[in-house]
Amino acid sequence: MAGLEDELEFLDRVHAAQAWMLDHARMRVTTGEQVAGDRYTAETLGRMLKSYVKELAEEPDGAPYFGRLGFEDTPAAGDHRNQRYHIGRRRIAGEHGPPLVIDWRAPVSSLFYQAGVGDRRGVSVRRRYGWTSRPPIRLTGFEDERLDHGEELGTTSRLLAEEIERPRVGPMRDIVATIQPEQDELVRADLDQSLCVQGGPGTGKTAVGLHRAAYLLYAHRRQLKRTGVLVVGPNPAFLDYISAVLPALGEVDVRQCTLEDLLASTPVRGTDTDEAALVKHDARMAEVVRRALAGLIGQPAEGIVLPDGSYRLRVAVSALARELALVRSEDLPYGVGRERFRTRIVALLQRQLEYHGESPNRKWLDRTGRSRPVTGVLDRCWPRVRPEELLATLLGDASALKAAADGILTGTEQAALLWARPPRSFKSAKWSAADLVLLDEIAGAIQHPEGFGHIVVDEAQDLSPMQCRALARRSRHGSLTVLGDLAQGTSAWAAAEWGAQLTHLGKPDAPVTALTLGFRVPAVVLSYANRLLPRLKVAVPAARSVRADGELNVRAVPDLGVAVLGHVRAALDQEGSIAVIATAGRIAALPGIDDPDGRVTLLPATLAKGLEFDHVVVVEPAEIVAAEPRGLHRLYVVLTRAVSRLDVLHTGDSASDVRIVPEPPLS
Ligand SMILES: Nc1ncnc2c1ncn2[C@@H]1O[C@H](COP(=O)(O)OP(=O)(O)OP(=O)(O)O)[C@@H](O)[C@H]1O
Repeated sequence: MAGLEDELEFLDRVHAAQAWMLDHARMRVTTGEQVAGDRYTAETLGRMLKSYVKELAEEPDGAPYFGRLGFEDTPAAGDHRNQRYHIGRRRIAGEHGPPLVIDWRAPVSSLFYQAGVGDRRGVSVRRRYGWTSRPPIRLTGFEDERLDHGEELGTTSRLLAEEIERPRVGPMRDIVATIQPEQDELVRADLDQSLCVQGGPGTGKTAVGLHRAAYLLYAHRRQLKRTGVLVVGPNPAFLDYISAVLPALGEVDVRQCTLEDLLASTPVRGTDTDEAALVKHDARMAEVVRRALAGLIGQPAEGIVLPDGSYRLRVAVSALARELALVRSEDLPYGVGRERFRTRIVALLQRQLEYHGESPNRKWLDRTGRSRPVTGVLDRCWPRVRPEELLATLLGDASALKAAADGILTGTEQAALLWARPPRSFKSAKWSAADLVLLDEIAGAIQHPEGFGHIVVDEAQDLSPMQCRALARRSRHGSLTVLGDLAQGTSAWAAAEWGAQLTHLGKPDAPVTALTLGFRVPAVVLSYANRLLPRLKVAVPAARSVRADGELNVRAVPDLGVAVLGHVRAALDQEGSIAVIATAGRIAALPGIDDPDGRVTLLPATLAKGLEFDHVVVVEPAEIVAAEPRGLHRLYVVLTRAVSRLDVLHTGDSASDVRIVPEPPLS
């Protein structure tokens, strides 16, 4: 291949630069240990440098760069005139001169993803490199697009196809080498820009969200180091699957968790009836909570008399009532309001002292604020309250609930909320998952929680209005990347459209962008699953696959257990991961599978969201549909997990309505 020699020579220089960077970083660890001042600085610096060294030492396992941009010798190229840049996951700098490899997130790198024949912006050639997929990593070749000659490969790039079609082994990988232009635009949107991505299965929503987090950390490192970045995913298996992407991009300071983990103020020990859960997740509960808190505030019954040295300071009951009304009208969080009321009472007392010619200092103000007469008024008129205490009162006392909920919830809804057997104290209450969301709402209405600079929320179509509000509270001063697919909504409160969901998330103006190019599921499988779309009753554009490979087998079989074993055995002859997906009951009843290499996952349909496997065996689709109210949506999720091959096994008897999965398409 012409030019390969030059490339190999360049690669040698890159390896030398990597070795130098590693030596240099190790040296800094040693000197750091000797010179760092106090112990804290030494430890922090040491930890930072050591993890940097570790990162660098691990680097040779990955391809050091994946692309190259060549600029032409014309003014259109601006500052990059006649330059060439290699682009990689990390910047690689030698001892002297400009860096050999620039970071994929650097501003000029965006042209690698964005430049096209119609808008070249000075780029003459885009080069993509191919590497062996397993260590030792070797350069296998490259592919040029001469944009200046009108060549543009788009999704027909051979290297892109190889990357997309490679078997999935282990956790999800980054896609920096092959980010598509429409994905790149989302990844590089400004930090203050909240956005919503509606994308069919496998269109890269999760990938976009993770790369956006990495990009924002690069572009706004200082700000986000202070405020933090959070990734919220639907379940631990999903988080496990995506957990390696950000560290591989050098970003280890991102919290990745489920919403339950984020809200877990106390363990979940209780359950709800479906009716109670529906009411608890309803947006109207926010108003019930607000009213319940407001109901705690009462009028002062008497004024304050505070002995202070030779004076007796007084606040009349009417003055207290006036101050209380003023603070109430400010509509502050409950806890903040209580403190504001305290400050105003102290200010009245202070004015009296000043009237006597005294000038009270900070200490006096603090002491007075904590004095018994002042805290007495506060505790009677604006009592301190714990979220657990308030919620236990609402769920345990019909009249308290009625006072807060009448006119907001119907009698039946109130009845659904009430505990059958209230605990003796709020301390022994068994909180359900939905209660945790309510406790968070109450806590947030008392005091705003600390937020994040940016939150990426995946599978956002499944969030209830109250769950959305929990995230909205944490991004009041930050931005959101909302990812989801209305067609994959399986929760009882799944969103039917994005407008209302974004309003609950506190970002009603976030633009909604659709991704429709599927990178996971082969065309034959995706068009099969898409037959379900009209029955899912959501207005979403169908995704179209970029993959022409793949296989689909829909089989009526007499014995599911035997058939599953046969199909898994055949799948084990091929490379890649395998999942058998069925209802939890069916999974438990399947015969044991001999799988010495641990390649087979037996997965209840309810846990399949967001995951992907090379070969998927779906067992008895009709059961999956019948198992839950939004079973058809669940089936849509399940049918779209396969990267290469999908087998659908059904018994075809009257109990398993095969019309749910129509005849296989002619392939
Ligand atoms: N530009 C790309 N180049 C290569 N692979 C890509 C690209 N975009 C996405 N992929 C791959 O396609 C697969 C699906 O991506 P991802 O999981 O992000 O999709 P999703 O839209 O979140 O899917 P779902 O809604 O079904 O969970 C992943 O393996 C991902 O790495």
